[in-house]
Amino acid sequence: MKKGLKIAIGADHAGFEYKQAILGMFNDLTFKDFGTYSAESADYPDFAHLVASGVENGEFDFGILICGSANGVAMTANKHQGIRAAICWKPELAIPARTHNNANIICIPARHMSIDEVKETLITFFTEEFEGGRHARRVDKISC
Ligand SMILES: O=C(CO)[C@H](O)[C@H](O)[C@H](O)COP(=O)(O)O
Repeated sequence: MKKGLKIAIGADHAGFEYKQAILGMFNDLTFKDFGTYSAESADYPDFAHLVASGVENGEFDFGILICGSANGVAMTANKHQGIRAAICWKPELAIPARTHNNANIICIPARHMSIDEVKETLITFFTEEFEGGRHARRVDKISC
């Protein structure tokens, strides 16, 4: 896994516990926690927009967003220009998310993964590199 990456992280109530666990999981990454800060019911767009803005403006290398299904945070983050948010629930999906899609935010469905699966998936995401070539042509066509 690459060291020293700056990561923006956010979650709603469904992802709160896993966010806290992730914050204590990786000594080689630098995190900024955009909330939520308790398990009380919260609205996922509030955190997804903050994380996406931080990645979009270049302050962070990558983002991690967590909600129950990952759909809501991914939909929100992908409204931002320059954001490619990918839902990954196993390492096999994190590989093409990085190598083919150059994803810059990983979206984790907390209610459908164990914390061990989350850890393995994040390690893969932060290890793999964008391959460029034909994939760069396709990624360039995403924006409208
Ligand atoms: O998965 C989500 C959005 O895609 C959210 O995390 C919510 O958990 C989901 O919408 C369920 O909401 P609830 O208030 O926890 O019932």
